[in-house]
Amino acid sequence: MKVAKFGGSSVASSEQIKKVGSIIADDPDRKFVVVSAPGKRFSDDVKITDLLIELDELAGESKDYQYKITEIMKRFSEIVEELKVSKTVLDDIENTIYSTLNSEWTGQMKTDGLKSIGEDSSAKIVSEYLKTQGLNAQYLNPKDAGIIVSNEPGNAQVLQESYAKLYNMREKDGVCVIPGFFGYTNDSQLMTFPRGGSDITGSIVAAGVRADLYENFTDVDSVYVVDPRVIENPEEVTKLTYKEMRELSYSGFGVFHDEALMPAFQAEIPVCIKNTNNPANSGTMIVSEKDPKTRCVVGIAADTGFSNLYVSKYLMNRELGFGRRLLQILEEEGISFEHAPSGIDNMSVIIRDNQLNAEKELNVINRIKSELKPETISIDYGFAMIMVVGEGMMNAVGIAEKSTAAFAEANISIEMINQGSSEVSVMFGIRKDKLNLAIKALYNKFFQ
Ligand SMILES: Nc1ncnc2c1ncn2[C@@H]1O[C@H](COP(=O)(O)OP(=O)(O)O)[C@@H](O)[C@H]1O
Ligand SMILES: N[C@@H](CC(=O)OP(=O)(O)O)C(=O)O
Repeated sequence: MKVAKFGGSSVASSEQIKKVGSIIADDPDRKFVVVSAPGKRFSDDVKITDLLIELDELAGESKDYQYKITEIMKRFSEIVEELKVSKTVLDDIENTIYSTLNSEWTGQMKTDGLKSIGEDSSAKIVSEYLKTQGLNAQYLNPKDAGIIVSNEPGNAQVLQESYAKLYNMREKDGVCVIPGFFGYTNDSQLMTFPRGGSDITGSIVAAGVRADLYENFTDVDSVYVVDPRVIENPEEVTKLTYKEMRELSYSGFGVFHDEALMPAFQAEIPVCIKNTNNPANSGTMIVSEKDPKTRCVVGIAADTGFSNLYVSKYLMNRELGFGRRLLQILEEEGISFEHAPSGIDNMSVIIRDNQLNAEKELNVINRIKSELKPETISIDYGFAMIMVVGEGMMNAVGIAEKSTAAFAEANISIEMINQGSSEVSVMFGIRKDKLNLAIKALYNKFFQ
């Protein structure tokens, strides 16, 4: 039994959904199908999820939103008409939009309700389409499937009790099409996962039904060693471990959500990344154990949008609790951090820009000044982080040396290195304008 998840690019148009239909019909083991909302059909296109977020914003500001509903319904109408499925699906989608807008839900609950409509509608359309192709298919709502989540709007996490409920879904007849991206709390409140979270649903379903394989269908032939938008035709990765993939996903590989690894990992379900446009290609397998035949370094991931909070104070090393108090100030201001490399008399805290705003920044600086009395304090923007990832790399000689040589040869100054105790990655902090140059330099060093 397999779980097949189809991302936004795989359900973006009727043409793509027909490919999804063939892939499902080709293998009777594909019993559970998880779908995203229609994504981009071309680079400047807008994802349905983003249109729904815009609708929520307009409604929240009491602005005219009718044109946004028209835009959303136009996308769905095109798909439904071209697939020749019953138009009752369209009425259902429109009614769901209006009933959510007019519901008693407020704030983030309403936002989540609207955001979920993309995936929900997609699942209804795909299940209807599969029926027209002679398959015994049914739409399965996440509540009926048993996906129970924490009460964290836009950031939900699955609750353990979901898995036993999902196991019972094995008994269902035919192909079950489940919308990705959302679940329900124990008191029936709809909550979405973080953005890109349909991958998480797929993994939860795979773990719950004890699938033999979780197939994640997207628009590339495999996971590549670097982002293919930065390096043309990079090397494909045929196999990597859950740990490696989590590290790469968290650090910038947009192809698979980092939070989607844990459910599959815990239930020991192998994951395969495959291409809807080229399903015959074997794709990338994600497994528990490192294959000794694979390279030590499996990938280079990178991301921008980081700031460096730098604090220095002479004899910081002798001031008991300095680091803890600094991090506690951040915690109390609701700011999470990524890395915290330190020296004898200084400490840097790397923070994602989306964690900061002018007010929080001012509070943090004032509090650190008054509570920790540093000599220097600054927040420096415009950082990028690059991760060189590979399980077992800490036992291999020369990885850091090879990386730093690549930076030196490309004349890029390294602002920060963090190896930590992780056995899977080494992180380099550089100025963001040098990012693509740095990725190319590392790619050439490790993979050319
Ligand atoms: N290292 C990588 N390997 C493969 N794809 C990557 C990598 N880094 C970023 N990507 C991007 O991830 C995209 C697929 O993810 P996403 O857009 O979320 O797909 P989906 O619509 O299937 O959910 C690819 O088109 C590719 O541009
Ligand atoms: N549609 C949601 C969830 C998702 O997983 O989408 P995609 O498969 O297009 O990454 C989003 O855009 O966040």
